[in-house]
Amino acid sequence: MNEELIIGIDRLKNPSLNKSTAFTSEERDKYKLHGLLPTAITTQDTQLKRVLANLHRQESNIARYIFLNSLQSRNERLFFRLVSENIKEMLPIIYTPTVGEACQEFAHIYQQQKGLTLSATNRGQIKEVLQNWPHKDVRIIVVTDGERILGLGDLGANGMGIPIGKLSLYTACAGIHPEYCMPVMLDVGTNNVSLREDPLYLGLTQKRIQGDEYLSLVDEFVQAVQEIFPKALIQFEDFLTPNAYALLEKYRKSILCFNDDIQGTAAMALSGVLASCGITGHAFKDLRLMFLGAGSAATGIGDLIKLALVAEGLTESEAVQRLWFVDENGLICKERDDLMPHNLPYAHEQPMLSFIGAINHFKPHVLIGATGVGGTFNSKVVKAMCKHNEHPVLLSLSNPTSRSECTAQQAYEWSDGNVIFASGSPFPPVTIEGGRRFIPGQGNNVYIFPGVGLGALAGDASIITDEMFLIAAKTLAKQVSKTELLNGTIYPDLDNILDISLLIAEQVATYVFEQGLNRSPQPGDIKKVLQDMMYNTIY
Ligand SMILES: NC(=O)C1=CN([C@@H]2O[C@H](COP(=O)(O)OP(=O)(O)OC[C@H]3O[C@@H](n4cnc5c(N)ncnc54)[C@H](OP(=O)(O)O)[C@@H]3O)[C@@H](O)[C@H]2O)C=CC1
Ligand SMILES: CC(=O)C(=O)O
Ligand SMILES: [Mg+2]
Repeated sequence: MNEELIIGIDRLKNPSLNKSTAFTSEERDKYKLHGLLPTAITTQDTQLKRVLANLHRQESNIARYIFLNSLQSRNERLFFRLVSENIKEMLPIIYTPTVGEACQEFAHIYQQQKGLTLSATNRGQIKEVLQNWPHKDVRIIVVTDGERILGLGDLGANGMGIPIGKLSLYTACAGIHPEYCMPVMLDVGTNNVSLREDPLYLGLTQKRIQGDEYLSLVDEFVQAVQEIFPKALIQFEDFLTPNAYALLEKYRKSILCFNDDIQGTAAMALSGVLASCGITGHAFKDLRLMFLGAGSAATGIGDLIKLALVAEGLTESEAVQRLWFVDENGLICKERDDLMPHNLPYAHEQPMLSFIGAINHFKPHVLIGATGVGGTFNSKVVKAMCKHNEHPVLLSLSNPTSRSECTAQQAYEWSDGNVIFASGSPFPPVTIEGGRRFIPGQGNNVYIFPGVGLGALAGDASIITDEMFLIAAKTLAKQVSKTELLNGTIYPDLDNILDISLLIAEQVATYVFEQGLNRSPQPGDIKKVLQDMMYNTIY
């Protein structure tokens, strides 16, 4: 429908067209808005001040989340301007850690549908349901089935908060127009009994469907997307690790898709490791790395680091010798018979060791936590890392904050300020005994997926490859300034996230054209294509 024909109350109720009190006198004439708004005509700047002040009136993060959620439903451009101009303040509300709480409370704070719900009861009709979506040119889909929401486990249909949040970041951090974005919840039931028994729960109150029944439903969705939204990139998010790998392997070579927890996370972690070499003076190709946790996040990182080491001239088996994994049962090694397929390449010929035993045996330079279990880096762990390194690198990646392997305060205190630290969810600056102050970085895939998605979109890519994540990691690492490195920070300032995403997108799109992965003709100037695509939040 021609947007100019949307008038009166319908214009005010349309979040993408609504300017509320900023509608000018001429617009009020044209769109028949007189009487439907107060007399004063305000600027968007004044509106920004008002919403920010009202946000600050809210007394808890979940109240701030609900406030922002309502703003997004009322006035999209104001919401995205508020978020992108105050990204460091807004990220912890619309994303981790508060988005975790919002998912846990999803059914209790629900106000209005955002995103598309596809339920197991829609089998056979997924195409028709996709056609109910109000926008016809979808380019980015973030889909979850809610089974591994951050480190919070199976949250069933409540997991919808994650695709909504990730897609808000596509707009706020990479300028992708909200109409290109479609959050999807594949509601296949939940094995979380307390949710099934919650009278307010909004999903299917049955156990999860599994096996072929599950895979064929996902397949119906993926194939329907190819038909209804043929240009759309599918980002798989927060699937349980075995499904995450199974779906990625099934579709990565033929469908435009990636798994953010495996591949996006990997690029973010690799970038941090590369940047850390600028502080420690180690050569990347000489590093030894250990992981606590051996799920999709940890092995995804391992796989990309292996690729990066091979690109530095190591053989694949030499690269594997640099990567050691420990899970709840101890070291991933050949003698174990309980390993999942994605662990097998990293099972070393080595007798079983405990976590601390493995640190002391292997003496890693870098320790990466992706367990989903808070407190698993205790003082003994941090001190063991310090015994072997002047400046150990510690990435405590689990989300939300309650699941972080350690806090920033603990990491700096236990290491006497010597650790190079970043965490998946943000921690405030830390001052340790003696008055030394540290600003911990945030090691989160938000640095990667918006740029990679935008690059794939600008290049009209047919598939996403691991090389794109390697490119994204290297581009991101170069954005850390000398001053940041001197301060022990290995991720660039989040205030620069839009520029960073644009740089990543440019590199990814360039690669797409170089490799002939583009589905449309190559434009003359990629930078201009990206600039022209930028969503304008200002009215
Ligand atoms: N910062 C970021 O950008 C990202 C962070 N993450 C976070 O990573 C975490 C893990 O995600 P994912 O890999 O998908 O989850 P998984 O559940 O697949 O993996 C968790 C791994 O940790 C192991 N583990 C559990 N408890 C312990 C313990 N006490 N000691 C040692 N190992 C343990 C598990 O072993 P076992 O199987 O034996 O239980 C498993 O190998 C989540 O919290 C998620 O939020 C994920 C993506 C991005
Ligand atoms: C950040 C993210 O993707 C996760 O914790 O799952
Ligand atoms: Mg995730």
